[in-house]
Parts: sequence; structure tokens; C-alpha cells
Amino acid sequence: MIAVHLHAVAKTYHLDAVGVAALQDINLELRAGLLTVISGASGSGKTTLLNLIGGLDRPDAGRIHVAGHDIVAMDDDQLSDFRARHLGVVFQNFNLLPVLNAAENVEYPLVMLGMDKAERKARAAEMLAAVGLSEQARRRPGELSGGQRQRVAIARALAARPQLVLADEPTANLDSQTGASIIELMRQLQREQQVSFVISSHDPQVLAAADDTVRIKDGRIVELRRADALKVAA
Ligand SMILES: Nc1ncnc2c1ncn2[C@@H]1O[C@H](COP(=O)(O)OP(=O)(O)OP(=O)(O)O)[C@@H](O)[C@H]1O
Repeated sequence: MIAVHLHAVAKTYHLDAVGVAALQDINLELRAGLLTVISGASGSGKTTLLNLIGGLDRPDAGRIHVAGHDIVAMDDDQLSDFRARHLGVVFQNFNLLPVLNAAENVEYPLVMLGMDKAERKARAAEMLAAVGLSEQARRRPGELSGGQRQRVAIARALAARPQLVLADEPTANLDSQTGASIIELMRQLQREQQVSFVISSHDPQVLAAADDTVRIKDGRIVELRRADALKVAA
């Protein structure tokens, strides 16, 4: 099963009169139910690639299918509905809403989906328990450590039971020990919930946890490594 398929994808940003080719001729299939890490130096195009897969940005050329859906063909409303139902997103800087407590942050995407209140509350409690934060449910982000904030963000990303979770440098703002516990948590949830994770990172701890790895350089794929079936099943 293929979670993400990119065919001949290109993206150029225009700054004044100068064009920056952020991605060129990207052809890639990411396997479903695995943890794939996209690595590469700063400026290589990792964030651009995740933003295209997540429908936050649109390619100049090429086709992108996510969970079998052609996301380039969708209009903005269809795309935001698709994102809400099928994708979870984890950011480098956590992106929690500061006025909401941990449980409310996790519930927020479920409100957007129109889920009823009792089900929402139960799901948020279940997700906070899964990331080990039941005790902190009523705390606001400002009262949590960086690692705890990222756990809340992971609970939020998984709350709507998406098929795919995208995480852009999720350990970049954490010390290495906290980063290690976050990647271990993502690994565990990815396996338990059989969800596909695509993570951009140059953190060696994150790379070590990957099934498949894609390395990009100057906007092009320079290496694709796929774990063998034995490791994937382990
Ligand atoms: N909104 C934008 N406007 C103009 N240029 C951009 C924009 N976003 C990215 N770029 C350029 O596109 C290229 C790829 O950037 P991208 O952010 O995807 O790389 P990255 O690998 O994620 O880098 P980092 O690890 O530093 O986040 C870079 O040259 C960058 O300067």
C-alpha cells in the first residue's frame, strides 16, 4: 500500500525577480503504515516537500496523491476538508493554542469535524492518556515543558484518527533526551495505530527510528532507502 505518491513534482518560489527552485522532478512513493524520514541539509527542500504533501502549498507541476486522493485536483474547500479528515500535523514549535488547556487543544480539530461533545471529550482523554499526559489535561501550554507540549501536539495530530501524520522537524526545539522520548512515542503510536508517519529531520535519533529514509539535496532526491520486511515487522 502506498500512502503518498508524487509524480514529476516541482516547486519554485519567487523572491522579487529571482526564482528559487525549492524542489525539482520529485518522483516518490511512500509506503503506508511505516515511518519515513525525509532528511537533508538546511534549505534542501524538506519543509517544502512536507507542505506539498500536506496540501499547505501547491506544486507548480506534477501530481500528488495522498491516501489515494489526487490533492492537486482539489479546490481549497475540498483540500481543507481532506486535511481535517485524513491528515495530522506536528510542528517544530508545537503550534498549540495558548488560551486552551491540553485537553481542549486535542479536542480542537474534532470540533472542526463536527464531532459531538461527549465523543470529543472521550477521544481527547484517550489521546492524552496515550501520550502519558492524563494528569496535565487541564494545564495550558504555558504551564507545560517543551516535551509535554510536543506530546499534546502529537495527541492532537492523532485525535481524528488520520491515515497520515506529517511532522516537520519535531525534535528541533527539544534537548536530545526529550527528543529521544518524543521519537520513541511517535514510533510506538505509529505502530499501535497503524498510521503512516512522514517526518522531516536531520536529527540522527530520528533517522535511526525510520523504516524508510529519503535524502534530498538542492531540491532533488539523492537517496532512497527502504527497510526490509524483517525490520518493518519487528
Ligand atoms: N516562502 C518562501 N519564499 C521564498 N523562498 C522559499 C520559501 N520557502 C522556502 N524557500 C526556499 O526554498 C528552498 C527550500 O526551503 P525549505 O524550507 O523547503 O528547506 P528545508 O530543507 O526545510 O530547510 P530547513 O531545514 O532550514 O527548514 C530554500 O532555498 C528556501 O530559501
